[in-house]
This record gives sequence, structure tokens and C-alpha cells, in this order.
Amino acid sequence: MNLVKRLASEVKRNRWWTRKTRVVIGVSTGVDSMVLLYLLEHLKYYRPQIIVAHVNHELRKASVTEEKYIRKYCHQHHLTLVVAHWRKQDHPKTGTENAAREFRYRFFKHVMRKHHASVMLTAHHLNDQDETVLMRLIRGGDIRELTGIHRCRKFANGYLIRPLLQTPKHDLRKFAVQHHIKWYEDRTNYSLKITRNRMRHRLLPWMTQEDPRAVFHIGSYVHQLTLLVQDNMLLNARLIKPLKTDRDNWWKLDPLMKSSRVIQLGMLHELFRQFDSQLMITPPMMHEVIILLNDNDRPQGRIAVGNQRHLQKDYHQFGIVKDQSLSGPNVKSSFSVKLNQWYRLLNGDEFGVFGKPLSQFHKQFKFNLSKFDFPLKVRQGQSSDVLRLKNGGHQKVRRIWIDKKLSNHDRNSSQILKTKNGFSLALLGVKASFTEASDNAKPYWLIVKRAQKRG
Ligand SMILES: Nc1ncnc2c1ncn2[C@@H]1O[C@H](COP(=O)(O)OP(=O)(O)OP(=O)(O)O)[C@@H](O)[C@H]1O
Repeated sequence: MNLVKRLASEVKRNRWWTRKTRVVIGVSTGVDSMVLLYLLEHLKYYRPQIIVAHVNHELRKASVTEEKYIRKYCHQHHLTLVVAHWRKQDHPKTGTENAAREFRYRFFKHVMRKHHASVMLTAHHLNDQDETVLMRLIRGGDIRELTGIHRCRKFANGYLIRPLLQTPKHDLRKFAVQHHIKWYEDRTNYSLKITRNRMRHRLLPWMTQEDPRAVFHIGSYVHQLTLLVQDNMLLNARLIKPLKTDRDNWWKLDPLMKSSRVIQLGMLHELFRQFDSQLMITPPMMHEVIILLNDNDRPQGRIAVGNQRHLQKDYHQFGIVKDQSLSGPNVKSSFSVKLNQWYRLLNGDEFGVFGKPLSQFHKQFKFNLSKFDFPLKVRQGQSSDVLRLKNGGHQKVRRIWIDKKLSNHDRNSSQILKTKNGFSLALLGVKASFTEASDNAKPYWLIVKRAQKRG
């Protein structure tokens, strides 16, 4: 095994850099990054202009020794070194690992810009890749996340490249010993309180006992999946082109509806990805989106898709818009009601009044209304409001609250639907009034959709 030759051929094949390229390498003084640094230095034709970036996280006592060592190493090897300290007072109380990573990558970007470098290198290896994928497999989520750590991606003004991503940890350690490369062991890598360490010290060794090549097999699946996902993205990007409208972030619905649901799913994923790659659309969320878009009886509607955005369906178009009226004080207690439109209530339920029954809802109240009853209005329910019963009698809202055992919280957020003249048609989501058929009245249907989560 000659890791130097292997790296040289990868650099050549992928055209990662030339001798003139300024390359920043993140060195922690652990075995992986010390080996990568050694390899870079020993490349002949492809040895780039090396800039070493080191972060002292001030999290462990040993970090003082580690910083001293990398300073001495770079001095002896005539390498440019940039060191950053993540000062103790800037550490958060929780989520230290994530915050440290953010600090590191911010610093790497800064070093790249300062030194006009176009390539950033980290020493992630095959075992890192396997651990990442196993963690995600166990945690659950979108299948695209199983593509794991990217070997090469855009970063700052250039690229972030992980040249060792296909090399197992075992080979790096062996190489370090053979070539007398000194490194420092991070003791926290052994703590089984950390999920990644449990993958590293328990799950992966167990899998390797089953098959010594398990580490490679997982890597091979990740590689195959990455290619499939790339292909799929290209295909979907082509399929969504005809959906474009003149409005930003709004698309035509009809061409989407002509495709099968599986194709729709791929198109929507690509559409969301192009809109904001940080948006995490969970499978249940996507399911809800597809149901809404395919529902001919619901010409309008919206679904929260995270990051304070919602998907909105508006007859023949749909768009992704910023949340304005979905939560908190923005949800109104009083408003006029337009027919065939969904409204969000204070308790999170949705309701609408429709000119025809909607087949997919079992529970819908039928009203007989004349043109003098419009516009209908919603306002907060009062205990003295009165509903009309089928037997000709009346019932106060206070009595309904008691009969239905509504909590004070539910009473305070209850809303009532009224005609223009103040006749109470329904305590929304609870009970509706009886309205008689007459010559000048037409039927309308009230539908209330329960919010999925309560309390
Ligand atoms: N203190 C550090 N200073 C400079 N580079 C570092 C430091 N820590 C880590 N790196 C770089 O990042 C690589 C991955 O390190 P490590 O596996 O500890 O990071 P991680 O947080 O698990 O992964 P990720 O960087 O993807 O978040 C190292 O091989 C090294 O190149």
C-alpha cells in the first residue's frame, strides 16, 4: 500500500489541484490529519502550496501540548501555519460539539480567503463515513442523507475536499506507525456517551466480525447511492422546468398532476431543494403535501414545511411562502369568511364553508343560507351566544362548553361562525345550529379539520 502514490493518482484523476494551488489543510494533530499532511508534503509533482490551519478548542488540557507540537512541526517543515483559539468564554453550555464544528468551518473559510486558497482539505476517512451513515440509518430521515459525507463540495471561494474518504482508518494508523509519524490521541474519542463513539467502538467492530470487509461494503453502498441520487436530481431538475411561472417560488400545478405520485415525489424534492437546500422536508410532511396538491375538492390550502415557510395551494398554482398567518398572534380571532377557502382557527384547527360537500370528509354540517346571510363572520365565542336546535329550542354556548367538558383554555380559544345579521351558525369544531330549508335558501357545508397535534 502506497498512500502517497494513491493520493497522487486521485489528485490527477479528479484534477483537484496543481503545484500552484494554495491548499489549506485542517490539522488537529490526530493520526488522520497528521497522515494527510505527511502525504501532501511527500507528493512530488502534485505537491501544492500548503497552509496548515489548526484550532485550539480550549476544551481539553492536552490542547496546549497539541498546539505546541503543530507549531514546532510547521516551523521545522517550513509550512505556513494559522492557529485559532476558541476561547473558553465563547463555549456554549450545551451543544458544544456542533458549536465547535461551526467555529472550525468558519475559521477554515477565513483562512482560505486570507490566503487566497481555493481548496480546503480535511482528513475524514472511510470509517468516519460509515459511522455517519450508520448514525443516520438509526436516527431515520430522508434517504438522500444516507449519501453521508461529501468527498468534494463547494466551500468558501473554492472546494472542500476529503481525499481520504475511501481509505479505512486501519490503513492510516498502519501508515503512521510505518513512517514514524507522531500524533496525539483525543481521549474524548473513547467516551461511549457520544453516539459516534458507540458506532466506532461497538457497532462497526461487531459488523467487521461478521465480515472483515464490512467497512468497505458500507462505503460501496454510499458510493452507489450517491451516484443514483445525482442521476435522480438531474432528471428531476429537467422535469420541473415546465412548472415554472412568472412568479418567484410559484409553480404550475397541472403538469405536476399529470405525473404518477412517485414522479411527483421526486419533482417536489428537487423543487424544495432548489428553493432552500436547508429545508428539511420529512416523509410525513411530503405525504401531506402530495395529498393536498392531488385533492381536487381542496382548491386552496396550506401546509407548514418548516423554517417558517409553508406550501400554499392556490387553484392551478402552488408556491412556497413565508409564514404570516399560521401561528401565534397572527392568527385572528375575528374575520370575514369567503366561500371555498380554508381558515386557521385559534386552536390550530382549520375550517371552511363550501358550496358543495367534499367527499373525503365524513363529518360536515349542512346549512341552508340565503343571500342575506352573507358575508359570514367569525368571532371569539361568548358564553351568552346561542345556537338553534333541531327541536326548535336554543342552547347557550356556556351550556355546550359544560356538556362537552371543554377546558378553560379551549373555551378561551373557541370561535363562533355568524351570519351577517348575527345569527350563530356554529361553535366551530364543537356544535352547529339547525337551519331550515326554504325557497330562497341554498345548501352550504361547514367542514372543520382537526389540528394533528394538540397540547
Ligand atoms: N482542531 C482542529 N483543527 C484543525 N482541523 C481539525 C480540527 N479538528 C478536526 N479537524 C479537521 O476535521 C477533520 C475531521 O475531524 P473530526 O472527525 O474530529 O470532525 P467531526 O466534527 O467529527 O467531523 P466534521 O468536520 O464533518 O464535523 C480532521 O481530520 C481534520 O482535518
